[in-house]
Amino acid sequence: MIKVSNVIKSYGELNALDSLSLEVKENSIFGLLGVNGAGKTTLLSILNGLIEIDSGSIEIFGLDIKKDRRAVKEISSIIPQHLAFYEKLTVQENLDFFAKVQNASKEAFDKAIEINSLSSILNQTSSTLSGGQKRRLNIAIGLLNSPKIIYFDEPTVGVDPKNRNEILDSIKEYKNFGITVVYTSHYMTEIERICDEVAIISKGKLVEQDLLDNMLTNRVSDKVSIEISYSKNIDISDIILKDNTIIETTQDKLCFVLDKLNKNNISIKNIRYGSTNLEKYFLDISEG
Ligand SMILES: Nc1ncnc2c1ncn2[C@@H]1O[C@H](COP(=O)(O)OP(=O)(O)OP(=O)(O)O)[C@@H](O)[C@H]1O
Repeated sequence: MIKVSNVIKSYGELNALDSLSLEVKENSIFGLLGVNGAGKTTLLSILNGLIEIDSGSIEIFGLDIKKDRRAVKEISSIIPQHLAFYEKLTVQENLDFFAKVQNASKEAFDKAIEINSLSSILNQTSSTLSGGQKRRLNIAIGLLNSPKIIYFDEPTVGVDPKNRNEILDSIKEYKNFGITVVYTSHYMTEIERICDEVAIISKGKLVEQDLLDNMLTNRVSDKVSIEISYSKNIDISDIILKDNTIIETTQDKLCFVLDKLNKNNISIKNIRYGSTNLEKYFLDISEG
């Protein structure tokens, strides 16, 4: 388990992490959500032992981040936002180089190639790879040290939907290899697709941590959205209508709205209670 307790990290006057506490379960896929500047990259860098904390404590699989920084680095890997390999080398040459630096085992080497479907492009010069293939090479390099935990810092930026899906599918597989994943992305649909649990952070503080299923289904919200068939010439002027087909209201006004629709012979296609996806949930939380 990763246990972050009351961590403070300041840059001058700014608390990038402000008494942050959260927990990541072993062998899970954990999503970290937050707007720009919330502190996600700072947290990932700290968890990887790349930067030090000012106060608080962090335990990673029984290791203390302050006392056992070297051991923490050995079991962790971070896949950065930027591409971190040599464009002029082939895929094979890049993998050989980084495998040597990290003293990778043959098993880890073969697994990195297999999981990221690189075997057919091993002899290709890295600069000529597609955006998705470059991302997969970036991820493969991160797997060479056989990490127990992998941190992904927005790994699909600039990747087309097909390749993005392939990358997400491969990340889901990591659980079968006993790897714990911490994943940050601006694309909430990605987090919704692969994560078991999600933490929302804002201004360096934890806003909420819960199982994704709970966030999507057990949300106590009085909001109701009603999808209707579009029709012209109806008097619904005091009902808020979005995109001509969605009425957003609250539960206390539901009877009034349904009555109005009935009187106007407007058919209802769907009614949704509470939050229906992570993006909406996130916005609800952010609005307070
Ligand atoms: N080395 C640094 N020196 C000064 N301020 C920093 C430094 N690194 C981060 N910050 C500040 O700390 C805050 C948190 O930054 P961080 O990069 O962790 O956020 P983030 O959630 O990863 O944002 P993004 O989604 O834009 O990458 C920001 O206000 C940022 O400007």
